[in-house]
Amino acid sequence: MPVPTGTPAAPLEAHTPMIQQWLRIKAQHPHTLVFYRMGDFYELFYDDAHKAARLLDITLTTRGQSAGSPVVMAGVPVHAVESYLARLIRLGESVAICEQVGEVASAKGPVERQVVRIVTPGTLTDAELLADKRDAVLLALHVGARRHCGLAWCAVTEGTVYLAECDWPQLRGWLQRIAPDEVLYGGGLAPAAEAELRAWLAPTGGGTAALTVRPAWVFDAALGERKLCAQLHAASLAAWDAQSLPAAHAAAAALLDYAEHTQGQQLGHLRALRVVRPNDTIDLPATTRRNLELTQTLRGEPAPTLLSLLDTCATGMGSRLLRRWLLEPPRDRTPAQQRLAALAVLRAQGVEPLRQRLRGMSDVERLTARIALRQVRPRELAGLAQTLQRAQALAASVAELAAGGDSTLLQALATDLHPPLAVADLLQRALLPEPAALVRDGGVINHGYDAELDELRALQANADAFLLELEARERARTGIANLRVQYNKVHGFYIEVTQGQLDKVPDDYRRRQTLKNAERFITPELKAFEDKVLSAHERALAREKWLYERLLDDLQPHVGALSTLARALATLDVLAALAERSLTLQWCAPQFVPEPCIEIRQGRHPVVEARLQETGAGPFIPNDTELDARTRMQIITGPNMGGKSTYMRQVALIVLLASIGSYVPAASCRLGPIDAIHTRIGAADDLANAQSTFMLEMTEAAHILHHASAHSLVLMDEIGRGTSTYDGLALAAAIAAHLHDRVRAFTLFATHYFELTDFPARHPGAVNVHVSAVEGKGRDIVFLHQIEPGPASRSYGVQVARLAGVPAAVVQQARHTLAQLEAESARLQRQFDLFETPAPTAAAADAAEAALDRHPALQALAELDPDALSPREALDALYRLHRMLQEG
Ligand SMILES: Nc1ncnc2c1ncn2[C@@H]1O[C@H](COP(=O)(O)OP(=O)(O)OP(=O)(O)O)[C@@H](O)[C@H]1O
Repeated sequence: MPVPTGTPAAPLEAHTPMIQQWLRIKAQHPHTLVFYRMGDFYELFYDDAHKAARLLDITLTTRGQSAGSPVVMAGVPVHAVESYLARLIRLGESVAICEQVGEVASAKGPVERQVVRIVTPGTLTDAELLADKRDAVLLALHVGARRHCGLAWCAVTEGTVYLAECDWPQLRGWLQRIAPDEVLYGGGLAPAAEAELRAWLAPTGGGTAALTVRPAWVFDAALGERKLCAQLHAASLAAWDAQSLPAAHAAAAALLDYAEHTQGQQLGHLRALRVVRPNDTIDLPATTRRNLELTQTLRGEPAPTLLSLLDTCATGMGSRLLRRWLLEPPRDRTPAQQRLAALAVLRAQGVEPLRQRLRGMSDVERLTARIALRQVRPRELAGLAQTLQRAQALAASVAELAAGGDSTLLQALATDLHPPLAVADLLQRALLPEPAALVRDGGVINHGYDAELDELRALQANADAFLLELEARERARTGIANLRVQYNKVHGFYIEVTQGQLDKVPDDYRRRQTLKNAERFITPELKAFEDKVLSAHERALAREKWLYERLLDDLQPHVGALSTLARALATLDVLAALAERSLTLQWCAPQFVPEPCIEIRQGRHPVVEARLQETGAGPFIPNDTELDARTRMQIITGPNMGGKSTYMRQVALIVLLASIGSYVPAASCRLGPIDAIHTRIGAADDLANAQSTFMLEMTEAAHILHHASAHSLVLMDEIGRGTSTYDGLALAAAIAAHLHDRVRAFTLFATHYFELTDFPARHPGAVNVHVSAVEGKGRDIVFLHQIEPGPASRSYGVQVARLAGVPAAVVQQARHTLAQLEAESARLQRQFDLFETPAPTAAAADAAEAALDRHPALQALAELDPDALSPREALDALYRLHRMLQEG
């Protein structure tokens, strides 16, 4: 029988009490799957059940009836809930976790239940659901008057709220850079804008961002400003230069409201604010991030990339910070200079002991967030306790390092690294060294922390000892030598006194039972003991839970100090990793200069070099680069596989590495101001957007021509390849000219159009360089991978084809055709001028033509055949022409 869909259309009262409760909860979370706790399962009902069954491949069943129809349900076991949640979140779903909060015994009808937390793609905090090296990012978007946009975003596990404002056309770039996991927007967004937003978000980073609509009224600028001030414990946002960003404030209101809504409480740990202004960071458009394989390979894998090569961080928080540094290099050189100074000290004084200390430390950043959200587990806190202890030792050694070197950054870190000792002490006292995984199982709180818990535990463990001790005490007190403390199931605990001794029984003994030759008594102390021991287990568990909650309360005031420590640890971890990399990979410190230049000696592509080393495929050939105010463009030619792309990328990677304050793979590097790295590389079809290769190529080129400046680095690889030869050549020439004359960006322009090697002759800011190759024995090509001045002499395409295993007959045929084509082209050469500036108007062109018609000197000049003249005849011709001109 098919399982019915939908919820039975019946009044609420017609349903069973439990389904009524569920319906009430569901009404508050219409777009969220409700996981409704029933014993050891989370159950989903009706349409939620259908959806979950489909997405999770779990069994759909019906059980009993409500409102005259079968109740459709599907369930997941509580112990395996994390893996089901992970799958749903990956699919962009949100889940409301609904727990039993009432007492089972005392409740009439179903036990009271409440949604305690909503798990959404952008608000993940569970260690099990998050990748170590990346945070889930939640972004709120406010679209205001004239489509001015306010953005507010955060990782709930990080502690910083970011704000930005932009106009609608720039929004796409922002979304690509931020790569949010979930985007909140107001219900009032126009359908066209909403469609555009969906299209933009579809292909971000590793997956698709979930889109969540929030009521328009939560995007309230005044409320947002108030909420931000409250988070930051500040009276105004002026200190963050964030006071006059109403659109971003409106977004922040929605962001914080949603974060609180999903976590079921305030987010005390969000205490830092950063306004991101486009001019603060070096622009790395999404294409650049992709083409340079910064955090993902072109195939979308995490390695080998620049990040995977750099990331030898000891902690997850270090890895995440390194990723942020890499993707947000500041234009202002001060932070990079401070980091470089710190690296110099670390390199000189030995970085390994420091890294040893960092290894195995907890992810204090995430733990701090989980403490603030009251989600932290006992074992995580035990790990934190150990980490805090180790941080203290670390702080001492960093202080020592800082004292011995000249680095303000290390000095600041040495101060910030001091762990809140009160927390370390509290955790050590409060928690068992190896606590149970979950509080509800007990075995979490330390001995000696709470007298009541100790007693309850002692009661369980040492009931016999207590009874013996009581017996001895009572014997001494009463003088009754044969007094016995005993227990039976019917009467519980009692003190038994034989008939002959009854006169010695004290007043506080109450008779419990009379036997033939003895009386049994109870005392207030024994009664209390009995009450305690009989329920000791349950009460110990309840006490532990209560104590754990109090422990979380006691930790809240330290959240700020823990965040500071987390930031310091993460920074130190990144610096230590960069120092280690610079030593291991033999990199050098870049030098920043105010004048425009990119001057690299013996530069290498770090990732290609590492791969060559791994595979034993020979050494990497270093290359120099020299660009300055006068020489701003290199036209790069040479055979396929010769190393053009590698060379261009290596320049961009070295510029980026220097800008984040890392050492660089070169012998030396001088670098002037840089505002962006633009790249147009490769011909990967953007199938997702149904754009043709050529359309994509031109879209990217257009973006660069509009956005690059004289301080940008532009890589253009084989532009024009996607269309016919003449089209492509004409476009490549025009684009190169625009970059050279107007934009004046530092440009590396690799091309397979040999015609472009004439470009520098007419454009003083451009030079020809080529990657060298020679034809070895047996006509095989040998790539030297060396960048040399001047244009390439030939392209070696046929030789590369041969190397690639193209059949000999085909290669032979190609050689033959090539020879013919080359002869033909030599004949035709110089018949047109590729770089001629177009005639300003048709009228002017006509006038020029008319002048040609009119003047006899021009007529005579046109009729000359220079190839047919001897030098003497040529000189004569020149005099003749000159005379004709003078004679008019
Ligand atoms: N400087 C170098 N030293 C050693 N090997 C190199 C160097 N540069 C490039 N290579 C090797 O040559 C291969 C091809 O390089 P690259 O892709 O840069 O060539 P290309 O000229 O851009 O070719 P195509 O035009 O076909 O894209 C690289 O994968 C690398 O293994």
